[in-house]
Amino acid sequence: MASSHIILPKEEEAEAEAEAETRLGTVVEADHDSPAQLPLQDHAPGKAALPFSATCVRISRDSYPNLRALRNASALNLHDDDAAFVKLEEGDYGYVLDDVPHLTDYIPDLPTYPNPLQDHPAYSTVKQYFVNADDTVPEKVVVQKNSPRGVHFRRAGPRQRVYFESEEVKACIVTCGGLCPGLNTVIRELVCGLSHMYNVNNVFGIQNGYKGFYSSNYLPMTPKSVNDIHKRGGTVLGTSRGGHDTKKIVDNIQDRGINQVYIIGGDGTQKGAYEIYKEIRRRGLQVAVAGIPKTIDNDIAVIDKSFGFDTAVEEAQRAINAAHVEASSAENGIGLVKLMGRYSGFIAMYATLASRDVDCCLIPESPFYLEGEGGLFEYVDRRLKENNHMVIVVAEGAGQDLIAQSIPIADQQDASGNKLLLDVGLWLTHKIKDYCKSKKMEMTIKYIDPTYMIRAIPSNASDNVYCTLLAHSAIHGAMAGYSFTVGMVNGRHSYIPFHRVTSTRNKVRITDRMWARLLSSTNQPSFLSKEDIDAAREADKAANNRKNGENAKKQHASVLAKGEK
Ligand SMILES: Nc1ncnc2c1ncn2[C@@H]1O[C@H](COP(=O)(O)OP(=O)(O)OP(=O)(O)O)[C@@H](O)[C@H]1O
Ligand SMILES: O=P(O)(O)OC[C@H]1O[C@](O)(CO)[C@@H](O)[C@@H]1O
Ligand SMILES: [Mg+2]
Repeated sequence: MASSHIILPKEEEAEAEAEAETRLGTVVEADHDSPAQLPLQDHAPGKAALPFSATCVRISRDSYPNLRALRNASALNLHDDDAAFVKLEEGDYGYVLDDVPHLTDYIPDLPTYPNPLQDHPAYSTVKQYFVNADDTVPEKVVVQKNSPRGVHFRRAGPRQRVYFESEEVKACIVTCGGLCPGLNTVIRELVCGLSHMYNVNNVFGIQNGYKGFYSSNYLPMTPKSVNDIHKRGGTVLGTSRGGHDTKKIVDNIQDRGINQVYIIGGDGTQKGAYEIYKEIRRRGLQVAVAGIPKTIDNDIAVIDKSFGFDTAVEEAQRAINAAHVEASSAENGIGLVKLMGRYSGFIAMYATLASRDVDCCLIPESPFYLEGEGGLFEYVDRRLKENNHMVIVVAEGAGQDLIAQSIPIADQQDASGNKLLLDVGLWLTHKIKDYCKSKKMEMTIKYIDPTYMIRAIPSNASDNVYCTLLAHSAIHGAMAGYSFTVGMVNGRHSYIPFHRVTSTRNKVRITDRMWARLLSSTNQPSFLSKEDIDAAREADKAANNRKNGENAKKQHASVLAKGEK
């Protein structure tokens, strides 16, 4: 008879508490100790035993209606191509492992080697340094008494056995897309980590993004050549948009004998990494592909936050401070700051919350309007009367529909196919000036555009540590034969399947408490009617259902692939 309670084994409770503590800090390396009472195991990938002890009260899997739904659903839209690469493992109590691909999925009987870290003087003293092969990280940590254990990802970290001999490794590193603080730190730590931890000394830099795979020389990189690069902004390898030609890229990987590919970039780059992985697999090559997500927009799904984000938010404070000084030193002074954020307003939201000098924050996720009751002009009027000055922060992707109404311009795209945005800061400056003029109101407005300044700087101390850990986690995973995007999930470094980070985008939810905190800190109007709020809630619900549905389809595909149906 199925019980309705899930009882966590003691070690899991302790682990959950430790995880909660870890999350309170900024970035703390996940300790790589396995649960003390479990002997170190060395399962072959794909044969993972379930990380659950017999002390639990057993519950029938069928007692979870959503799991039944997961198994039965088949009509949902998962790209056929993706379904073939999805690896879902179902366990007790509603546990699902959304696993990453491994070399042994398509190359059987590969030899393994002891991890060289075992003999490393620095690491050999660490108690249980290797992660348990069965360790996984939950996607959601807030659960209810009767909720299923939910989706998990493979925990990042060094394995006891690796699938490459150090002297055979030929690794390459590429950076793609826009700049972000910390790129050079990740490059440095990949080169140094490969050399210092795994004695890998054949590392090459691909120049100027994806096209560099087939159009430029590969740069040999050594710990000496990258020693100081983390102190500089940008990327020493160069970067670009466009130019992703899967066939040409994989031809070059194959011809040059590269067997580990480290790809640093945003959502577009991770999509490119996934295409490269699929082609490598089609050709049956023994090559591991490790994606390291990069974007100051913080719009990559699943992960807690992307590297460089904190640095960018910190740098944005300088622009906001300047705007505040200028505004407060004038009569009816307005300081307007534009920050990056194409589709996601995280930088604007966090910079506003951190500053406390901002009176209004406009982001792409929260539509606003200018005229009439509850509009921006009315608020500007009120704020100037109350306080004599005000500061507005606007994310670059905000208000694009409004601008398009007043300046009809044909859509333009960059080389990667991203829509080129119109300058909302400049547009808003003119609109506010015109409004004040029509009201015969004396005012001064200073428009500050620090967009490139906040991403072209070196990473701060905390991002530097985060970059280091991401690079190390990527190396451990590639050496262990996995292909993945690495990222921090609920404070733990994890290996996430490519399809999970490329299928959706992380956005500010205006129905979440964080946006409410922002509204209460600025006192700005929400620009939303009750109908808008209901619509936003419905959209959130639909997005969640879609996500569950996609999981169901993947689960079904995975079961079919294993012939377990
Ligand atoms: N769907 C895709 N398939 C294959 N490659 C892609 C895809 N989308 C983008 N790319 C490639 O990925 C690289 C980077 O993409 P993009 O310019 O969109 O930046 P990004 O990685 O999203 O970073 P960011 O947006 O943070 O600047 C480009 O070389 C582009 O050609
Ligand atoms: O001008 P670039 O280099 O194309 O980059 C601009 C874009 O890059 C990002 O920083 C990251 O996607 C966006 O916020 C911005 O729109
Ligand atoms: Mg992008």
